[in-house]
This record gives sequence, structure tokens and C-alpha cells, in this order.
Amino acid sequence: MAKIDGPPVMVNACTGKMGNAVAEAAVRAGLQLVPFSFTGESEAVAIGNIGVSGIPVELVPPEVRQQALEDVRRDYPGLIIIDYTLPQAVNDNASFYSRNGIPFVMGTTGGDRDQLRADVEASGVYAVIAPQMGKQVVAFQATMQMMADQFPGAFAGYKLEVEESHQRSKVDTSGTAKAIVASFRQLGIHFADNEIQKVRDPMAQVDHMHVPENALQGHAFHTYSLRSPDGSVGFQFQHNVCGREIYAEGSVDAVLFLYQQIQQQTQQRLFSMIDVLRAGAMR
Ligand SMILES: NC(=O)C1=CN([C@@H]2O[C@H](COP(=O)(O)OP(=O)(O)OC[C@H]3O[C@@H](n4cnc5c(N)ncnc54)[C@H](O)[C@@H]3O)[C@@H](O)[C@H]2O)C=CC1
Ligand SMILES: O=C(O)C1=N[C@H](C(=O)O)C[C@H](O)C1
Repeated sequence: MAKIDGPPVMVNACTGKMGNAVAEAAVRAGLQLVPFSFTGESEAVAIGNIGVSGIPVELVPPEVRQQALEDVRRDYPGLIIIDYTLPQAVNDNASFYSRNGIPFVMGTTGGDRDQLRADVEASGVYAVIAPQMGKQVVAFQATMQMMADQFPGAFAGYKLEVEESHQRSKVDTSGTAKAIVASFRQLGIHFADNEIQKVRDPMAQVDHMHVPENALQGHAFHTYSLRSPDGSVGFQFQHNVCGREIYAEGSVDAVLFLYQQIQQQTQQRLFSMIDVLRAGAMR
């Protein structure tokens, strides 16, 4: 694989479905994969190491991560971390990377998002934080935000229904759905995040959300339905993704974008995936 002009990349956690997918995408893109990965305690002890595209990656448990990161920073100068762990780890991992001055791409959803942004902003570390890394879904997300910015309150009085379907193992409510619902609230619709319907039953996913059976273990099907107060006007928006390729490729674009910002020492240091799209930073 030809090497490209980019940073070494550390993926936490290569043991995860998304972490593994993005580590493979980084290698495919010609980036050097750091052969260490922070992971949830059980895997590190039980598995020891994992192969990514033929590269043996050593799994590091949380209790030795500080020394491990210092070693990695010494041996792989200029590295950028990609985090796809779990919601309960988001804030602590981001603070850990920030304390150590390591730039990162945070794809993990959940946690305290306001605190996450505040802590990263205060630290001055370079980072991209986004609950959605799939470029075309981000374009849809940005379009909804632009409509809300341009026409606040335009849908006041409308009723909204949101259904998001993911693999059964997904513990949290979709961060993408929450971001798009925030735009609907700006458009005047009264709707709380806890009203988002999580579809996790495989039969309902196939019969009601029309998820292909071969995508049940990795999909993201979202439907947003709007109805006017008198029921005479309706809208429906959908974004349906099978697999994880779209997020993995977008994450690599985010890494290359962040690498450029660091090289240019830009004043802005905290970015969203909409910033990455606006910069045209896509292969
Ligand atoms: N931004 C985006 O476009 C996307 C975001 N995601 C998000 O990525 C996250 C992971 O999703 P999956 O890979 O499907 O989950 P998963 O359960 O397959 O993998 C999570 C991995 O994180 C590890 N982990 C848990 N705590 C950790 C810690 N403190 N430090 C290091 N590793 C730790 C676990 O051992 C596990 O291997 C979720 O929050 C999901 O919503 C997933 C796909 C796309
Ligand atoms: O967990 C997933 O798989 C995904 N999570 C993200 C989210 O919570 O919005 C992005 C996408 O839906 C896939």
C-alpha cells in the first residue's frame, strides 16, 4: 500500500466494530497504524492483541494507558488518535487525550456533549468531534441545520416522529438523530430526545424499517416524519446506511483534515464534521 502524507494513526478501540473498520480504512488509505490500542479492560486481558489488515495491534488496558501513551508519542511523533469506544468513556477519554496534548477525532457518541466540547476547547488541543462521520449523512445534517438557521420557527405547531434503527448491540440513542432533532426544535417543533424511538428488535427492523437481513448487525436507518397541526401537510426525511464503510472513510478524511490544520497552525482548533465538508477535505 502506498504511503500518503499523513500522521500515524492510533485507533481506540480496534476491538470494536467501528474501531476495527476505521483502522482498516486508515491502512487502506496508506496511513501508518500505531500497533497499540486502548480498549475496555476485558479484551486487553483476554485477547492480548488483535490483527488489523495483517498488522498485530497490542491491546492496552485502562490502568497502564498513561505510560503506554507516553511511549507511543515518543515512537510515533505527530500521531492523531481516532476514538470509537463507548458513551461511558467519551468524556474521560477526551480529557485524557487533551491532558496529553494528543490531537484526536472523536466519533464515539453519547456522554456529556456540552462538557466534552467545553473541555476540549479549554485544553487547546486540535480535535474533530462528530456523532456522524458519513459525509453524505453529514451533508443532510448540515442542510437541516442551514434550514433551521435560515427559517427558525418555520414548522411551529407541527408534530414530529423519529425512528432510528441500529444493530441490537447499540446501547445509546443515535447521536445523529439527536443532532437533527435539535435542528427541528430550532424550526419550532416541541420534541425531546427521549421521544426518539429506538428500534432494536430484528423483526421490527426488517418488517417496519425495511432493513436488509444481511445488514442487521451493522446498519443505521433513520426516519423523520412531520405532520401539520390539521393533518393536511406531511413531510418525511430518511437516511439509511448499511455497514460502516461510510463512517470509516469519513473518519480518515477527518484525520487528514485535522493534520492539515495542525500543519497550518490554524487559530480554530475544535472542528465538526461539517467543518471538514466545508473545507472540501475529502478524497
Ligand atoms: N460518528 C460516527 O459516524 C459513528 C459513531 N459510532 C459510535 O461509535 C461508538 C462505538 O460503536 P461500536 O464500534 O459499534 O461499539 P462496540 O461495542 O463494537 O465497540 C466499542 C469498543 O470500545 C471499547 N471500550 C469500551 N470502553 C473503553 C475505554 N474506556 N477505552 C477504550 N476502549 C473502550 C470496548 O472494549 C469495545 O471494543 C458508539 O458510540 C457509536 O455510536 C459508530 C459508528 C459511526
Ligand atoms: O452506533 C452506530 O452504529 C452508529 N452510531 C452513530 C449515531 O449514534 O448516530 C452514527 C450512525 O448512526 C452509526
